[in-house]
Amino acid sequence: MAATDRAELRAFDNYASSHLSTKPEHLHRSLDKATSACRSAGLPQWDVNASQGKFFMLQCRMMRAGSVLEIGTLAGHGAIWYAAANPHIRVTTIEVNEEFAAVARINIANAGLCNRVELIVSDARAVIPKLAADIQNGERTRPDVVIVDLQDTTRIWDFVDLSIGLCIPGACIMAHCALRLAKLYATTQGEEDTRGRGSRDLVERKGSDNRLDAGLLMSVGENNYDVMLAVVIDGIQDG
Ligand SMILES: C[S@@+](CC[C@H](N)C(=O)[O-])C[C@H]1O[C@@H](n2cnc3c(N)ncnc32)[C@H](O)[C@@H]1O
Repeated sequence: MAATDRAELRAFDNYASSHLSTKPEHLHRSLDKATSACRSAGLPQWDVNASQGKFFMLQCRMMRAGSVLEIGTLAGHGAIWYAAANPHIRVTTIEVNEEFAAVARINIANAGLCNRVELIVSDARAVIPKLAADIQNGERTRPDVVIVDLQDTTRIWDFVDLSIGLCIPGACIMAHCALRLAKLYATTQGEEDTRGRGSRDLVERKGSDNRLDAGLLMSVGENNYDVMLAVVIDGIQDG
């Protein structure tokens, strides 16, 4: 995408969020502070922007979610957004990188959310089976919403697949940034190969999985081309 196109899209995102994502003020103060901390610490700029964060928050609210699982915390922007969906919602967020998690922990504390946002620092592939055991033991509730937000889409299906076992029927799994459509996004042949393969794997394995129903939403904005796959775990019997 040309730099001028990107600047125009950023201006559009800023215009929209300056009208649509302004309240409550304390939420936006916390998010702005989180962004400053993220930039000062030199973290990669993979954080969700205001339009995406607001969309996820509204999704949690529409689902009347009591419990949200996020895979890929970075600096905690998403977790802060989901926690704003309602005052009782609980968020579990998993981050593999200790340096990123240290920034997220401070951002979550600054937002006053330590009692509702649990940050687990480890590889999600190791954590999810432990969450499943906690659920079995009655120590944890099943998530109604899962957000898979990983910068590397190579094995994205594995995370969606693992999450399905945790969820309530009718839960929604959103695989955000999951599908960098190879030809649109790839900058190198190697990247096209691995990302493209991961993306196709997700779409095709979902497509042949009778437990799920899914839709694909493409967007373009501040974060370049983005794609989101919303997967609903089928809780409705046919007929
Ligand atoms: C796109 S960023 C997440 C952005 C974040 N959700 C937000 O709201 O701003 C992806 C994050 O996933 C983390 N990650 C990558 N692989 C992971 C894994 N196997 N388990 C847990 N976290 C992982 C990365 O370290 C990175 O911080």
